Amino acid sequence: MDTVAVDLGPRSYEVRIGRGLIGRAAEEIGDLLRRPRVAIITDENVAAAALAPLEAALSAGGIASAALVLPPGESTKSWPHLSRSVDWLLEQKVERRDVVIALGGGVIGDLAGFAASILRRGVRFVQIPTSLLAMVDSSVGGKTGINTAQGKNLVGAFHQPARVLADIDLLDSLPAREFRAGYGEVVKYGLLGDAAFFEWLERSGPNMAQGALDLRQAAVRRSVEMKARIVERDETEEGERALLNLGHTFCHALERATGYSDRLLHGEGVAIGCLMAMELSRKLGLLPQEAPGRLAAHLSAMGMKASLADIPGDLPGAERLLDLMGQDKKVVDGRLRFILMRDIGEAFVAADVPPEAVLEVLRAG
Ligand SMILES: NC(=O)c1ccc[n+]([C@@H]2O[C@H](COP(=O)([O-])OP(=O)(O)OC[C@H]3O[C@@H](n4cnc5c(N)ncnc54)[C@H](O)[C@@H]3O)[C@@H](O)[C@H]2O)c1
Ligand SMILES: O=C(O)C(=O)C[C@@H](O)[C@H](O)[C@H](O)COP(=O)(O)O
Ligand SMILES: [Zn+2]
Repeated sequence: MDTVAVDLGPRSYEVRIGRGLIGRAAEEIGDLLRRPRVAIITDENVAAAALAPLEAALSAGGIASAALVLPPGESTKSWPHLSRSVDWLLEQKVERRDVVIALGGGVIGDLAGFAASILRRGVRFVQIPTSLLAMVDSSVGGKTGINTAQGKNLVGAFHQPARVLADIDLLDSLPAREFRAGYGEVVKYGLLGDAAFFEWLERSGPNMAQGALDLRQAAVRRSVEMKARIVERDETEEGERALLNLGHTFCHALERATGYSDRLLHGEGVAIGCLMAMELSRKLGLLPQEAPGRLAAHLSAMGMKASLADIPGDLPGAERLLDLMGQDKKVVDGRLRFILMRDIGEAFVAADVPPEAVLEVLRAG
């Protein structure tokens, strides 16, 4: 097992990454519990794959559990399901010293984490990420929240988990499309801050997608290490943490434009958004000419979406997409900020990007 410590003073926690963690759940979280009961929030797909083994492991360790099983998909990250989750936690008489478990992908982690953050003004929660995306990104760092009609993640809170258990075996049941989407966030780390990791991904990505467990665990560990170090330096995104948003200004506008539907998964949008951010950087004369082609070639080798043309159905025009970006949380004084790149592994925050250059990138697709 690998352990990555996230050092945030009183909010510090461990991310434990390995095989068989679900079967040892009682031992892995027992020390956090003040009484032997937990409330689990999950979705239907994850419940089918992982809820029974988790409940059995907890029960074998003398820990009682109750579970709320929500519909799968991005539209669950919404006011109605937040309200339902909080009401259910109250019905279960979850107390301030209890622990809520988020068992699922990023949708469940963001929703259950937000519910925990507002329940009785804040109860602790444990992330048990079950998708690649959740293992490498959403379970770590404490961003929780929901989408609204106006845009992505617009209501939420910073609420750090008390522990994260990333059981690599859970990826066996993850659909291939979801694995590739999660890989979009993995590639992001190489692009934003570690060229050697990107090169390793170019060599290892296809075998990882085929199921190589050691490669999967190594990718999760490196991603979590990178995210943990950034979050430790800038927990609430005053500065450097915005680098983790590489590709997301494009991605979030596209997710909103596709109605948070399965036309475009978040991680797919991140991969497309990273390529667009690279095109934008190249267009502005900041990034070597050949760099975007290198990412495009890797995404193609991984069988991933790489352009707007790969998104099924109609999309709004470039002007409308630019307009949707206006709700991005990186906006300052009404002006967009983008994460741009000087090279693979070297991203930075740019405040003065000409909208015309963004429109050109969007028009080129
Ligand atoms: N908080 C953060 O820092 C952060 C970071 C990145 C992404 N996110 C958010 O995460 C969400 C995307 O997360 P996601 O890609 O995990 O999506 P998701 O939670 O919808 O999970 C993907 C799909 O896979 C299924 N699934 C998950 N694990 C499974 C398993 N082990 N076996 C079988 N099926 C399984 C789910 O039911 C779902 O249908 C987005 O809302 C995004 O905004 C948040
Ligand atoms: O942890 C972060 O910080 C991130 O930006 C990680 C992103 O991958 C993630 O999608 C996050 O939810 C985006 O946050 P937002 O503040 O742009 O909504
Ligand atoms: Zn993301």
